Amino acid sequence: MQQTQHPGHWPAPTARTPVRATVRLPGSKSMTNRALVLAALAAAPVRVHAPLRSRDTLLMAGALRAMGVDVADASGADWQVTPGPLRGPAAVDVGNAGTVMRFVPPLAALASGPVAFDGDPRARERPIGPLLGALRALGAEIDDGGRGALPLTVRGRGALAGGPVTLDASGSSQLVSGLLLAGARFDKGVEVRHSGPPVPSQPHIEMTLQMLRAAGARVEASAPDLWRVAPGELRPARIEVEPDLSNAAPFLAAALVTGGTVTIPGWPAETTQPGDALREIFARMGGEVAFSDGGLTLRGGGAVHGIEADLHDVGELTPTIAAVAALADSPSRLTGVAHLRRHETDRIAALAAEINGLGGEVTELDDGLEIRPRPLRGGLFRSYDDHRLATAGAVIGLVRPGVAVDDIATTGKTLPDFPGMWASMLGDAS
Ligand SMILES: O=C(O)C1=C[C@@H](OP(=O)(O)O)[C@@H](O)[C@H](O)C1
Ligand SMILES: C=C(OP(=O)(O)O)C(=O)O
Repeated sequence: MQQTQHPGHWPAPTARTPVRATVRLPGSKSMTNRALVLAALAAAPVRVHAPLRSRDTLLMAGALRAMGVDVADASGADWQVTPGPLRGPAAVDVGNAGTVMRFVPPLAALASGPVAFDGDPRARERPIGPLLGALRALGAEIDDGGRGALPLTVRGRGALAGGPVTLDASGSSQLVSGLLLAGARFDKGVEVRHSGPPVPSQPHIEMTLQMLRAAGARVEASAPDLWRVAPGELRPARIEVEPDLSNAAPFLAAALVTGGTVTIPGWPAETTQPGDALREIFARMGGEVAFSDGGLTLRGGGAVHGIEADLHDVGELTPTIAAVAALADSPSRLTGVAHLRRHETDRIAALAAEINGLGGEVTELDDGLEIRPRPLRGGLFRSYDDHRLATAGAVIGLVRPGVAVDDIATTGKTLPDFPGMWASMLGDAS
């Protein structure tokens, strides 16, 4: 394993030979946190099978427990969720989890008593204002000191009128998902209309609709930017969580950039997860992708090509794609992701700064990145407390000796043991 000159930082291991591995991924963050919310609103206990246990999902479980929901460990690392009347007073730490800060306030509006929300400093800068406006229009009382941001208190009164509401969700699809997930429990259900520039991350809205339907909700999405959830009971009984395909990105990228082979078992044949787009994106960048009984396999062909891609629908894949693009044999142009500037960090600025810090030539666009591959050198790759920046640094480090990531522990937001998984993937190759 290559060591670096940055004590205290994680020396990204270099692959001496092509990576050959099977990587079993933990559950999807997005599905786990939707499952927990739907279970908390259900009419009977719910088994959540194969959930992700990471910072974001433990924060969600903690938020629900604080409001009176029992989230208990069950056999096989499942969670058994026993809903109860939602209640305050309660305090919710959202950390830097977009799903917690946008999915839980609508539940708090249904609680009897005040629920206070705060989180990491960055969480106070992430968009939530349109959700607060929508909840007020649906009958909720919220104290946010006029900031339209965290910290805030939702003064629940045990029920919410619900009905039609319009908001601008161009900042985050989670503003829509949050209203829809709780909508079946509003007295009149909810009719959400988006008005503004296009909503990003459509697959995540589709995931919300599909999981609501599976839980027994009556859902309508027959026109663009308009979604309806009828009032009614939720009875999901059991929710299966798929492997996290967005977290497959750095592992598949490892096969691509080292000319190796990585298999991800349990890759669903059909899914709403945006990570499924990696099959096409990495094929365009030079990988050979195939399903087999063992799962999905990506075989690197040696050459890595640049790509022009609008990533509006799959924004959370951008950091890994940018890392691969920086190692390609031709330039790339990644667009449609202005909203990434208000993710865990300003991902557009951070990716440009860190790749350029290693000798790259990356230009920021308003809504993306232009990446001209240059011979990269070792050096410090800062993560900005962003799990996907940290794993992007790890990908570059596989093929450029001497890269160090400053805070690899930040990967715990969505992966409980990234360094261990990375070391196992490398095996004898490091
Ligand atoms: O609903 C979800 O689970 C998510 C939606 C997306 O958010 P944005 O629409 O804010 O990008 C995505 O980036 C995030 O990682 C997870
Ligand atoms: C944007 C992300 O997370 P969050 O759920 O905090 O928005 C992400 O995981 O890439």
